Amino acid sequence: MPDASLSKEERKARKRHFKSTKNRPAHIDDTWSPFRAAEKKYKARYPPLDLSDVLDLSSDAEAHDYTWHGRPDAVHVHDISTTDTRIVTVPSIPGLVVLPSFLSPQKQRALVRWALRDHARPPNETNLDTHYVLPSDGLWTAHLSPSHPLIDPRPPPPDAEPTPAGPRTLIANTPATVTNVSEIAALPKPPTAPATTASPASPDVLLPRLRWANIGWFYHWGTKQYDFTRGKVAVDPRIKQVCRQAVASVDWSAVFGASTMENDKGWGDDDWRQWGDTYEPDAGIVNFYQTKDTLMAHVDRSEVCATSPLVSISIGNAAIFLIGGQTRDEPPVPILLHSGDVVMMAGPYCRRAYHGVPRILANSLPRHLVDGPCPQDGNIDDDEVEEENDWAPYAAYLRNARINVNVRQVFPRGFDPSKEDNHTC
Ligand SMILES: O=C(O)CCC(=O)C(=O)O
Ligand SMILES: [Fe+2]
Repeated sequence: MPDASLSKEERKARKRHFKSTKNRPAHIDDTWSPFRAAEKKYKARYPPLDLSDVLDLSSDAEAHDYTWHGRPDAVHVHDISTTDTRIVTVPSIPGLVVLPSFLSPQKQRALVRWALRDHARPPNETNLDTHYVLPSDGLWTAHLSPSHPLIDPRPPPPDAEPTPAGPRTLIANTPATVTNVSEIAALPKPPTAPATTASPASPDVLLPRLRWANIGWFYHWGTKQYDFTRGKVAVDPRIKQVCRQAVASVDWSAVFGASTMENDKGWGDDDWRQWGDTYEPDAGIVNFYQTKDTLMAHVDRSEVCATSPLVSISIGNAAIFLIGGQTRDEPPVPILLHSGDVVMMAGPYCRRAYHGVPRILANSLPRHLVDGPCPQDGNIDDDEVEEENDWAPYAAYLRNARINVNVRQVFPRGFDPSKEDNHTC
């Protein structure tokens, strides 16, 4: 019986839902961990999403004109804003800091240009490099080129491992520490074999398949460890600056000073008092999501410095971000992340907290990222001046996409992986 209150899309999703759950054993959901249950809930296209228990920190003034809204009081938060910056912590997850709308519309546009045009190209690695010989000036430039050059598949190198192709696979790895870093560095890190089925493809076909681009130290997906033997590409000063600004804007004693959770003890040298001056991002990833994509629960534990802030910048369509505890058995907090929001995960508890992105919300691109001139905020630096009339292809890409710039500090400041007498982080 068709339900007139549902849209055509929702009716289709309901049909798919009933078909896929028809043979599911009764009470299977009782066996899911609380994190898995939350992932399932937010990922499901049916029933229609209920965001009433999702923390939404967007203020009325910047209320988005899309239909997705959570609630500012869905989760207990603590406001530690300064006169310049809105800053919120979530006391149930010590070390989690959210800076809603930290980036101006101009800065968001600048980061999109940086991610697609300047960064997703050699010498930085992308998920597509395993399978295709991408042009040296990058996929984005090829996409804009009127000649639409075909991109050839990569022939397999002789020592490649037959690892399945696809997006990020999540495997268990050993947490990196100052004592095991040389052992981890010595692990063999063979290249992944290209897919044998790839055929020449146009940039327009490959662009929606761009899933990540590496920042800084190279990451080896097969072992989920950094490959220090490949050296490091310098982190772009624009990215460093945004991350440092975010870290320096927070009074970290307000984050950690009042913390009572047992497992956030063990600060050792209280390094957090200096983060404003010492934060030195040296690795990371740009995640490119299409609205159908998700990122499963995981912990980023390959960094030797397991306490310094991981800075995570959201641009484009909004997403539901889940962050829980040290196991999947802790129920996660759901947070609606809008374009321009910055999340920081800092300290021993939060840096080891499971987190993931079960849903990108369709049709949630803010007005300032749609085609047309960027609304000005009256406070523009020279390097943010709008590049004339170049926005249309970026807007077209973003219609179904979200970009996340995820930056970390692998080594504590002053740590040299080749020396033995390093201080610890
Ligand atoms: O997309 C996000 O918001 C989170 C990405 C993330 O957790 C990661 O890259 O490790
Ligand atoms: Fe992560």
